Amino acid sequence: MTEQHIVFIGAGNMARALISGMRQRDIPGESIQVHAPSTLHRGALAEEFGVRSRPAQAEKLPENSVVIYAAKPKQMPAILQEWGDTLRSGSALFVSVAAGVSSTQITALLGEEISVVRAMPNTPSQIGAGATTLFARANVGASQCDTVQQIFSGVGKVFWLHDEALMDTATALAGSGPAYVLLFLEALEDAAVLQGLDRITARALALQTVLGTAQMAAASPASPSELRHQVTSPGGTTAAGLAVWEEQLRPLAQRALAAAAERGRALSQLLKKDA
Ligand SMILES: NC(=O)C1=CN([C@@H]2O[C@H](COP(=O)(O)OP(=O)(O)OC[C@H]3O[C@@H](n4cnc5c(N)ncnc54)[C@H](OP(=O)(O)O)[C@@H]3O)[C@@H](O)[C@H]2O)C=CC1
Ligand SMILES: O=C(O)[C@@H]1CCC=N1
Repeated sequence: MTEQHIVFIGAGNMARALISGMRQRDIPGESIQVHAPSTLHRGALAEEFGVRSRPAQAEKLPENSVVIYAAKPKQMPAILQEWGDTLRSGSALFVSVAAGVSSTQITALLGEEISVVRAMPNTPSQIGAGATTLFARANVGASQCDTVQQIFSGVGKVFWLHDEALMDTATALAGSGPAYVLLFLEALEDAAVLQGLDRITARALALQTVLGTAQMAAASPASPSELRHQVTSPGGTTAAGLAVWEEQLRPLAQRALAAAAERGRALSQLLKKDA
C-alpha cells in the first residue's frame, strides 16, 4: 500500500475527505499528489496533510499510480481530454468518484479500455467512518481490485456491486446520505428548541441520540425494527411520536432516494449531450 501513488484529479470536498482519512491511516503525504487548476484547495491540502500539490494536469505519472477522479461529473469530458495521453500511455488504474458517470462513458471518453473502477464514497471517510460502494469493469484484474479495496477500506467500509446500474442507488443512499442524516439532526434540534430546550443542549442530545443508536444498531444482531420495538412501550411516548413519523417517513425516503438516483442518471445524460 505504501508503494502506491495516489493521484487526485480535484482538490474539493471529496478529495479532502479521502485524503484526511488516508493520512489518519498513515499513508504518507509524499505518496499522494493532488491536481487542481487553482492553488486554493490543493494548497490548503498540501499545507494541512503534507500531500504534493500540482497544477491541473500531469504529463507523466509515477509507477503504480491510482488516479482518483474527484472533480465534477460535468467536467469529465474536458478533463479527460487533457489527461487522455497521460492515462493511455501508462498503466494507471483509474478510479472515478463522479456521481452518475458510467464506466462505459469513461472508457468512451478516453477512447481506450484502460482499467476503470467506479467508487462512491461519502464524507465520513474523513474520520475513517466512510461507506464506499465500488464497481469494477470486467477488464480490471483481481490485484487492481485489491488495491482499490485497500484504499477505500482504509477510510471506512467497502461494498462491491456487480450491477453498475445500482451505483445510482448506492449514490442516493450512501453518497448523499450524510446530508440526509445532518438534515434530520437539524430538524430534531430545531423541534426541541421550539419546545423550549436551549440550542446547545438540543444539538448535543440529538447528536448523541443518533450516534448512540447507530452504534447500538451496528453492535447488535437484532434488526433496526426489533431494536425500535424495544424502545416503544404500548401507549407510551415513543408510540405517540412514531405514529407521526410513520405517516410520512417511508414514502419520503422512497421519494428522496428516487429523486437522488434520477439526478445521477440525469448527470450521465447531460454528459452524453456535452460529449
Ligand atoms: N461531496 C461529496 O459528498 C461527494 C462527492 N462525490 C463526487 O466527488 C466529485 C467532487 O465533488 P466535490 O468534492 O463535492 O466537488 P468540489 O466542487 O468541492 O471540488 C471540485 C474540485 O475539482 C477541481 N477541478 C476543477 N476543474 C479541474 C480540472 N480541470 N482539473 C483538475 N481539477 C479540477 C476544483 O479545483 P479548484 O480547487 O481549483 O476549484 C476542485 O478542487 C464529484 O464528481 C462528486 O459527484 C462523490 C461522493 C460524495
Ligand atoms: O451531491 C452530489 O452530487 C455528490 C454525489 C454524492 C454526494 N455528493
